[in-house]
Amino acid sequence: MTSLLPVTLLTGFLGSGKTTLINYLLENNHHEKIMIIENEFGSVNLDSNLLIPNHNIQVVEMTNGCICCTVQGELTKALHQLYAERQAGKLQFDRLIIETTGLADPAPIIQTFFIDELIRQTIRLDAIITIVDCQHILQHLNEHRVAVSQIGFADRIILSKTDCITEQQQIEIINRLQKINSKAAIYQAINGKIAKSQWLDIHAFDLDEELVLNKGFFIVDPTKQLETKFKTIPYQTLSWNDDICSYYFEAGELDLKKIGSFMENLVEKYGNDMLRYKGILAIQDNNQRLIVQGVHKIVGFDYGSPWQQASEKISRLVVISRTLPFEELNKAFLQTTAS
Ligand SMILES: Nc1nc2c(ncn2[C@@H]2O[C@H](COP(=O)(O)OP(=O)(O)OP(=O)(O)O)[C@@H](O)[C@H]2O)c(=O)[nH]1
Repeated sequence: MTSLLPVTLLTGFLGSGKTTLINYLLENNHHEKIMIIENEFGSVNLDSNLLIPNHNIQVVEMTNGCICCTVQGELTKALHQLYAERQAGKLQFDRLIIETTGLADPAPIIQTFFIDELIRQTIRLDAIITIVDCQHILQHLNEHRVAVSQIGFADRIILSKTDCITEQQQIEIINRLQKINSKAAIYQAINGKIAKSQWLDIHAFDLDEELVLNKGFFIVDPTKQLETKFKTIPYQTLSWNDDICSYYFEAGELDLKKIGSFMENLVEKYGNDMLRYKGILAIQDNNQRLIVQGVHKIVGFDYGSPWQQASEKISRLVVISRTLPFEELNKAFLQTTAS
């Protein structure tokens, strides 16, 4: 069997800079063959004409509508076909990037990777990358639910057009983004200029042990040092009119049975509203970290490396979700603490 094909889902509102980012990657990448699925809303796909011709890329266009509306059908079909042609040696490529229409809600697209059996066995969803157009993002967040949703799902956020705004505006934007999603690291790329290692193969869906809480120091300009001037997030972050925000739960050692049923209830009851969540949990009488992560109702659990010292055993869970009854849930979470 061939190795799992890494797939990156690139999202971001209309005109945010997705094609520009891909073009920069293609101009500076001569080692890998990249397959790109372009999805345009409407019957004419302009984007594939805008991509710079390069013999290392092949583009599949999907123009029969927005992939988020016909996802289980068209995207699955396209992925099956690519797999068959790769297996047959008709197509050769090392990775796949799916550029979504700027109006797409990523949820149904992400679910495709976990539902279809052949896709699960042959593809590795690497990460969801969201491009943010700094010139227009505040307006987009105020006016379009899908823009908020795109931020909520992001594993990594890349700010574009920071050359068009002031430093103060940039701080305001980052603070707002962090309130929606405190888990995604934030990078910036002017005209798509960013190293590919900063957005490809970041393994965001692995059950790994990193729980990045974006406390403001993840804005990276490749020409500057890391900066730390943004506000740190409080435990529960409510943003003014964004109904998606980050919730943070913290406790000591937990009882396995109790946390199991807490998670089950949480996902059962609120899974539809929970965009992304990840936790590293300390379980009583168990020296290994318990790692949980999910998208909506698709959850993964696994044991990770051992804790080195008893004092390290702190359980942390971050949930990016539409409004949750945080106080009630936090109380229930704390009640899972081992006695
Ligand atoms: N000043 C500036 N312009 C940028 C930057 N990134 C992208 N642009 C411009 O923004 C416009 C839209 O960029 P695209 O890359 O086409 O955006 P897109 O997300 O692919 O657009 P859609 O596919 O229509 O959703 C183009 O004119 C780009 O040149 C940036 O960092 N700074």
